[in-house]
Amino acid sequence: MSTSFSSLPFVDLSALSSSTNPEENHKLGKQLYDVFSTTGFAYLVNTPLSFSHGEVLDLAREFFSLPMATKMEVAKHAFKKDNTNTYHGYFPPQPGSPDNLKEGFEIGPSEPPSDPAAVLHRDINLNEANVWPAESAYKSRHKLEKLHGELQALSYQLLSLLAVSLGKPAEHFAHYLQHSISTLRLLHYPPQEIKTANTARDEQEARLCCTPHTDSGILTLLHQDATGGLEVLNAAGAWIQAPYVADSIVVNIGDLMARVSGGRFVATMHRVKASIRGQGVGRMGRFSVPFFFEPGENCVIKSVDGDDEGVLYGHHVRAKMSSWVEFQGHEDGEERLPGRY
Ligand SMILES: O=C(O)CCC(=O)C(=O)O
Ligand SMILES: [Fe+2]
Repeated sequence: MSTSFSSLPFVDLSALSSSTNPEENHKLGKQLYDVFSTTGFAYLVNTPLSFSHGEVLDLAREFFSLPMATKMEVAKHAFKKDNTNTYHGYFPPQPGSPDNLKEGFEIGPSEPPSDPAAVLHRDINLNEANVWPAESAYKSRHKLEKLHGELQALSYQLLSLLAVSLGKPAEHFAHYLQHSISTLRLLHYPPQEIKTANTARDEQEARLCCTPHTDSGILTLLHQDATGGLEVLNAAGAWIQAPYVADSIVVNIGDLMARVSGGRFVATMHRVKASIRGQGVGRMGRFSVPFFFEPGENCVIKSVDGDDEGVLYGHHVRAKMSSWVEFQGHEDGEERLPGRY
């Protein structure tokens, strides 16, 4: 049951790396259960990742500082018709609604899942290999692959604790790992112009760079920079700021996990306020690195209460995708070039 929280809770993950004590794990699972059934969002601190927070954000800054021509070499098919990658790769900013102004780069697991039952879909191949700029132009491929692997492992550790907190064995969600297609996404929201003076009222009306949404999947782990702007909706309808907290990762529940939990966990609405050109720490715009834990395309996702037929993850994600800006225009046959915005 979502509550009228006024800030996000903290969850200290020290026990994950320092202890195999079942009691400690049980306590941590209970704490995660509590935050996911009230705020649906939390700051994770003392995570077992080998990357510092700064190193993760530097990976995003480095990628987006590449020349546009280099980024477009790995653009998704929707934006460059000669390319065959449909799910992974670069998407450029586009004109239109605030959500379109961001640019992004997405990778899946370093070994494509090679799911024998994968659906060769006409439009989007969820199981495709990653695409990379030429090694001479881009050196951080291996770091990104390693980060993907570590975030996948951390997500599964959290899922195991949640399984126990929901009264199931720790391995209850192990089948989610089979042919998992989890996505690591680098994001850059360029700063926006505000034409009038920056009064309190303008501030309220400041444009969004990411419109209100819930995440569609299981679990999201987000590295955000110090720009600020992330806001989370509480049960009283108030937008609560979720500023950068040093060395923390923001975690939240997606729609599908809310369903898996039998409605015990909440997928909380969130949005991002745009940073203003020339102002403050956000003058370069916002950089963030969300990781979306995703099961395999043919994984059957069921409620822990066992009272539903379940849904195939691939069906779920394809249905959701039609509302994501970076997948729109897939069927219009028109190539989208970054110069057109
Ligand atoms: O960029 C952010 O901080 C939030 C991104 C987000 O909510 C998403 O990609 O689902
Ligand atoms: Fe989100």
